[in-house]
Amino acid sequence: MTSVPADLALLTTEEMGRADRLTIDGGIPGTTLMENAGRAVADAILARYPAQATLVLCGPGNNGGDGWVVARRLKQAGFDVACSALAPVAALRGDAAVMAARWNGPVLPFEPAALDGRTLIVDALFGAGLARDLDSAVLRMIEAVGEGRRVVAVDLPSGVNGDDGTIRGGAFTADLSVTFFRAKPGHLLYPGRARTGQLVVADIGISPSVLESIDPKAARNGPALFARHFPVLRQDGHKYDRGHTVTLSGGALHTGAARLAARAALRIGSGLVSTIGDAEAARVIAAHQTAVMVAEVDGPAGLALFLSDRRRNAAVIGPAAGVGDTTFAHCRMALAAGCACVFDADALTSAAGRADILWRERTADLVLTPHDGEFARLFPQLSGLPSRAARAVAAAKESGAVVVLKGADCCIAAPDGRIAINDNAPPTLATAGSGDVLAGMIGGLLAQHMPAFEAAAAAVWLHGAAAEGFGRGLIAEDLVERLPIALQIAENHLRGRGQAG
Ligand SMILES: NC(=O)C1=CN([C@@H]2O[C@H](COP(=O)(O)OP(=O)(O)OC[C@H]3O[C@@H](n4cnc5c(N)ncnc54)[C@H](O)[C@@H]3O)[C@@H](O)[C@H]2O)[C@@H](O)CC1
Ligand SMILES: Nc1ncnc2c1ncn2[C@@H]1O[C@H](COP(=O)(O)OP(=O)(O)O)[C@@H](O)[C@H]1O
Ligand SMILES: [K+]
Repeated sequence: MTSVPADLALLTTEEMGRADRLTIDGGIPGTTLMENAGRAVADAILARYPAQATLVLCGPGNNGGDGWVVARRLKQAGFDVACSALAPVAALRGDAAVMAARWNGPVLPFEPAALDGRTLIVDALFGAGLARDLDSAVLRMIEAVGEGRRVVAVDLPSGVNGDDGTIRGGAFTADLSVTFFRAKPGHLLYPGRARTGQLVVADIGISPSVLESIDPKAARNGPALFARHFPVLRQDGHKYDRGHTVTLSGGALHTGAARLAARAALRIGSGLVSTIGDAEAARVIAAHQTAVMVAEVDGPAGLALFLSDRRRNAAVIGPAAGVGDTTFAHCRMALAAGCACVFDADALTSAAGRADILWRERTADLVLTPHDGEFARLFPQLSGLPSRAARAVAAAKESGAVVVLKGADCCIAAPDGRIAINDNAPPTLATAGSGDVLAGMIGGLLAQHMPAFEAAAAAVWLHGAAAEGFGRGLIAEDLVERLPIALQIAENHLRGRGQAG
């Protein structure tokens, strides 16, 4: 068993190097892997684009080695192909030298003039071995390629750091990237994701069994990541089996966020849901809610009393709660009550500068759902880390909580180092209240006893699935009403893979 499902694993460049070495040590020659890699790229091109004048840019390492194979295969398929090598061909070593020697077409100087008349560019300059910023010769080539030509990247667009999606000085913008065995975090994390284009993951003969010893910690988020832990509906079950989620409202003029979270918790399957607030807020909430229960709860002491009923086993605190000592005290009371907690929005801002108190007082599962601004306030000392993924993992380790760093490439990190990177969320999710819905969904899954990392991953994926296909005009309320569709999509997804139930 690996820490993350083998199918969804994402490999760092170092882990991918280990996968290659284990395979070669197991008896498959490096040249076979390289042939398979180059053929996979050529096949992906042949499946998509008509024959056209093509330039393959070959780098000094094995990424370049793949490039020579792509050139040969495309030429065999009838393309007019030339190569352009960054390093002298005579200086190539190992498998790359073998493949360069098998190329019997033109090799042009590495200059923008090589692009003349060529409409398809294969970028085989650097992949997993990118070790420093691109130099000026490569940057000039990227600029000369411009936007009028189609770029296909071998493994990664050169310049994208495979480990974290950062850009080293500059990078190609590919229409298509063909990577091997498993994708890398840099394919899914921005800005690398925007440079990757369509991503194809090709089988080149590396056995998934190598993952056992590599034990990757990163995964692409998807139903297979959380299916095993998703709440099962028992035929003879009743609502009390499915937990009771409590969402805490702001004042009378700020009840909407907690109401959205509550309805999302109910839709995701929490057996009971209550929205609570002070006397004035409770009356506003009562005018809106039907299936969601309402209770008047005054201040931190009232919250402590309300949560002392252990059947109320999950709390969502923060959406439109107001920033300050009262919200911070509400967080502490919820932790003290021992229920699973989601701290979102104002709860996170209220904890800035004193969050260590919460980390010390955490007794049960805790999920934090900051966007970048809230994250910077809560974890200022981590802002220097190079990527959102690295920041999320460091914050989870520091807090002992599961951290959902929201955004287009939402990162879900666990204190044990696991991280899921989400890629199904459309930009229509950037709308007021969509974060409140997400917090409620996580709360509703925690109430149903789902472990925190899987609950957060499931909620993020279902949130994306609920928005997908709706198009413009999506508002947070729509997300809640589309949750049954999203749940159905997840179920179909698993059934298609033979993993239902
Ligand atoms: N046997 C294997 O290990 C396999 C590797 N494969 C390919 O091999 C690639 C990795 O190969 P390598 O580890 O040789 O690494 P790369 O070919 O990605 O790059 C390493 C080379 O580029 C140079 N370099 C790095 N950054 C540079 C920069 N900014 N400017 C100028 N030069 C720079 C290094 O000095 C080294 O010569 C993968 O991305 C994949 O395309 C595939 O062929 C599958 C099998
Ligand atoms: N460009 C985007 N693409 C996909 N998802 C996004 C994008 N921008 C934001 N999101 C998602 O939308 C939600 C917004 O949450 P948040 O910032 O808390 O908004 P609010 O406070 O208005 O509810 C998060 O789940 C986030 O991951
Ligand atoms: K490349």
